[in-house]
Amino acid sequence: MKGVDHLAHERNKTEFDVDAMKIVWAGSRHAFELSDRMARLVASDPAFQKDGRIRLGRKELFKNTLRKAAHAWKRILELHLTEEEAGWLRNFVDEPSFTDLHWGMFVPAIKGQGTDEQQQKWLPLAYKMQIIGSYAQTELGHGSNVQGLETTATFDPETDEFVIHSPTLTSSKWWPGGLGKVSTHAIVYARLITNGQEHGVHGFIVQLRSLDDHMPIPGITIGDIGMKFGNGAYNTMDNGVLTFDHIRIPRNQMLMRVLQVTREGKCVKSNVPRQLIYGTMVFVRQTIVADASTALARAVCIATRYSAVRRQFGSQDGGMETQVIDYKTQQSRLFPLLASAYAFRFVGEWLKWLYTDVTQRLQANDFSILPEAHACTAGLKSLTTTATADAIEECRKLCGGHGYLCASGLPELFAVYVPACTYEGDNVVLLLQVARFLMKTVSQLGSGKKPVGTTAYLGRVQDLLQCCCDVQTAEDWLKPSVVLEAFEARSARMCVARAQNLSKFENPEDGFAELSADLVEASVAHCQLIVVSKFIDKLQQDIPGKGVNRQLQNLCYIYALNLLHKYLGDFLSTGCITPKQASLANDQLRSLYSQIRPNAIALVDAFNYTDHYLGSVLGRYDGNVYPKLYEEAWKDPLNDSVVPDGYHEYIHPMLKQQLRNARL
Ligand SMILES: CCCCCCCC/C=C\CCCCCCCCCCCCCCCC(=O)SCCNC(=O)CCNC(=O)[C@H](O)C(C)(C)COP(=O)(O)OP(=O)(O)OC[C@H]1O[C@@H](n2cnc3c(N)ncnc32)[C@H](O)[C@@H]1OP(=O)(O)O
Ligand SMILES: Cc1cc2nc3c(=O)[nH]c(=O)nc-3n(C[C@H](O)[C@H](O)[C@H](O)COP(=O)(O)OP(=O)(O)OC[C@H]3O[C@@H](n4cnc5c(N)ncnc54)[C@H](O)[C@@H]3O)c2cc1C
Repeated sequence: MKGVDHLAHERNKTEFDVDAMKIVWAGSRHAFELSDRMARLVASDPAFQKDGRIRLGRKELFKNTLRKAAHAWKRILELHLTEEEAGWLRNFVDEPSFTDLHWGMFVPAIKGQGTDEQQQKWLPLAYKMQIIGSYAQTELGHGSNVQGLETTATFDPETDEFVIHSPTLTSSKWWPGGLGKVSTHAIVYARLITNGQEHGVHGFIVQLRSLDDHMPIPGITIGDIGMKFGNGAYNTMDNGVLTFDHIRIPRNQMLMRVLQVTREGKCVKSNVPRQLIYGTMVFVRQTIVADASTALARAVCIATRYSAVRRQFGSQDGGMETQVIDYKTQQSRLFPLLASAYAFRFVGEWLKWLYTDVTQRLQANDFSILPEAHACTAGLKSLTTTATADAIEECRKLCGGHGYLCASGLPELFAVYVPACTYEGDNVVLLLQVARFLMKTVSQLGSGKKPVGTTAYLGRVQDLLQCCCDVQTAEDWLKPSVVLEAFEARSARMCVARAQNLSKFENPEDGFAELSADLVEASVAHCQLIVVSKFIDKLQQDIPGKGVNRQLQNLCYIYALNLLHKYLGDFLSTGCITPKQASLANDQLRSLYSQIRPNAIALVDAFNYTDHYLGSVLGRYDGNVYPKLYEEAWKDPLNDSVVPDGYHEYIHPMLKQQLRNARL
């Protein structure tokens, strides 16, 4: 049987309506139609082809990205694409570029932190791309610790200007995307100083380059920070270095929604909390969660299709060998990743809803939900990006040797994805923020403050500390209430245990530092509970399509029971389940793998990824892996000549030398 026939055969086994699942995956029929249209538009446009990208040198690669960005912008204008359509287009073009920072951070920072007047002045320029912006927060010496930034913005009342300055080497801005070679402007984060007093870190709109000849403004030193991990990958982005030598900007270029500086240099606080300065990060963390499911689904799609094409062992009589997807070990590694892709999709959808809700409340001056929004975006960003980066690498291994070839698409996907664990907040630093939120919530339980939202379960902590799971058969693990209670009890017990340990310290900050590794574990448990509970919520919705809900149920339980198996120590040590019940969960997990098996190919087809977007010979829709892999090898520049460059200088003399030695 050929690879092509394998996948056709697999698709015949499907037990559910794939088209209906495509709509569930996309979020709505509208989203499906729109994303499908944009995927095809990009795939059919030769200007967006990405073959051979990994072989380009840095300069060529970067120029190629500039060309694609300019072409994308032209198409956006020609076709009058909406912001939503442009977002999908950017996704399928699949090339990190300065436009991400312009649209993803520069524009949102002005929207979130600028006054109405500032928005009126700057947004039209940014929307038309008459200026291109970057987000310059991180410095050579400080990234996670935003309050530790060193760049200064000193108000000069004589001229009504701020003087932006980099006082030390470590205060050089370092990392901002789009800054190195493209941006004309940036939101620069700096310590505000007026009348000799410091007022914390704030954002300032600073012009960096001339709009006429692109030369840096005098007093500004600017460039790219150098090659990053992997070929192609994130090297399409010009992450930059920037220093200021007493650069002057008008007073009205400080983003003043949170704090105003008057003509006299007086600081006047608005009713908006200081944390809104961090609002752009909350927005981007939310988009990163949605992107995690996209990247994970891509790796899983490649590994699943290839696992159905690939055969090893098991042929007794010269017949066909076993498809590797039929090995239980392959299933136990692959199917939880498939389930995670769906789980992250749904939690991403929910987080988008939460973010929209928070934005509306903020506009109505209701800031009560801000800590919850911060904890959810920080925690879920950390959980989903860590899991996705690990999963891409696991998918590479699931594809054996061929997974290591760039033609599999997995090395580049890993290289481009893995910095998501660091940017927009290091994942451990973000989990520590969640831990603070959880410990605060637990400490307030005694005062009668009822936890709400994702921590509402902590309001039932007494019950959860005592509850005993009543699973008696493997099938009992297929009840949403049973699974939910096990995850709630585990998380509640871990939080309470950490809070009790913290209370033994005289100084809570010393305790927090000492117990930080344990606290991070409690944060992970809490975030996993959120993902499980949002998946269960999704199952309660009326989902049309033959067999679709059944598949989602199977995936949901695979996601939850695999976590239970992986983190068994937590579940057993907090006493919410017994070893016997854990063993039953594992039995159920194996049964679920068997149920998912005939549907696996259709479940990845439901992602609706084009071959262009997947960029993988192993993940081709038609399964025609071997002929294409063979063809691809011959495209390598090393194969341009039969005898390689360097033969006459190095190989030939060596061979002759050996010959002489042999004669001696
Ligand atoms: C070629 C193709 C072209 C195609 C072109 C197409 C055109 C396209 C058109 C349209 C498309 C649209 C595209 C959109 C694209 C979007 C994609 C975006 C991708 C972006 C890629 C990302 C790049 C990465 C960018 C960055 O990394 S920016 C830098 C990020 N930095 C960090 O994250 C730093 C991490 N540190 C912190 O966040 C904080 O300092 C801290 C660690 C959280 C807190 O530190 P600290 O303890 O010092 O806290 P304090 O400052 O003292 O504050 C304490 C209290 O504040 C609370 N807190 C903290 N943070 C927040 C917050 N964010 N929100 C609310 N509250 C917060 C904290 O809990 C404390 O509260 P308390 O009650 O305990 O006091
Ligand atoms: C590809 C990429 C693109 C980026 N784009 C931008 C951009 O556009 N704009 C921008 O401003 N920045 C950008 N950044 C910077 C990014 O936001 C920071 O790198 C990130 O916030 C992490 O900070 P750091 O590098 O200072 O790490 P560090 O904080 O130095 O982390 C180093 C180690 O210390 C640990 N650590 C740090 N603090 C603590 C703590 N309190 N407790 C326990 N452990 C701790 C971390 O877990 C980590 O293991 C980008 C970074 C990358 C990699």
